[in-house]
Amino acid sequence: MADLQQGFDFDAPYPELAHEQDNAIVAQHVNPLNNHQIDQQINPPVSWIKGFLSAKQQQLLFNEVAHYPLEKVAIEVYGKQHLIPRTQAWFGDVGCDYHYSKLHISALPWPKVLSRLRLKLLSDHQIQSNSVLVNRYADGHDCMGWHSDDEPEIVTNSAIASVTLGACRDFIVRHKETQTKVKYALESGDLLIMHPGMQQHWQHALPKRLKVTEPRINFTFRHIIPHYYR
Ligand SMILES: O=C(O)CCC(=O)C(=O)O
Ligand SMILES: [Fe+2]
Repeated sequence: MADLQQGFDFDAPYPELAHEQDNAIVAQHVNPLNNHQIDQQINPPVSWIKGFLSAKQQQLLFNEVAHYPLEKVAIEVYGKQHLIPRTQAWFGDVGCDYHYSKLHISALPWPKVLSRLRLKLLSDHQIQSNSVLVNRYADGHDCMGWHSDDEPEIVTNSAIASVTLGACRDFIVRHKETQTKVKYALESGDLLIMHPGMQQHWQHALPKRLKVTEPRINFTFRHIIPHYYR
């Protein structure tokens, strides 16, 4: 397991190349240091680190996910109950429970590989987190609608780090006022850091992609205020 401590080639260039497609700007590479300092109306405050996890690290995580108690929960939308189009699990420190559409989900203790990934985010990218939402999209029919992760229990000005495993899917972000859209084709092993300002000014979604037949798993590491709803 010393594997997660290994160095990665963060010196590889991340040129900013963007072109129009499907009404969304396609972000090909994002400079992890500078992008979020540029005009935040045009450039979402994110860093995209491709190949954050090695093939071996992805495999370790993938094997562990097979044992997670992933569930399809029901949420209320306009007074009606709907099953979410994916399965999910929530892990975190004691008191770091999850509140979502009238649901209270207690944090499960950190599994071994997931806790190592949390440490790697801290050591490599100074991402502080005490909880993580795991979403599994069985295939391209599973999805997540437009939202911002702006719950009041999230620590002000904290970053949210998103790690992807499995199938490549488009992750789309949209500016709340200008409606500018940017598309990131996230691949297995990629890390996308959503910096402060992102949830305030932008929404994000994972649209259906009916041609995708393989599962995708996503981990969003969050820093929340413990015992917020006590
Ligand atoms: O699966 C993804 O990439 C997005 C997940 C997400 O937005 C969330 O968990 O809040
Ligand atoms: Fe989100």
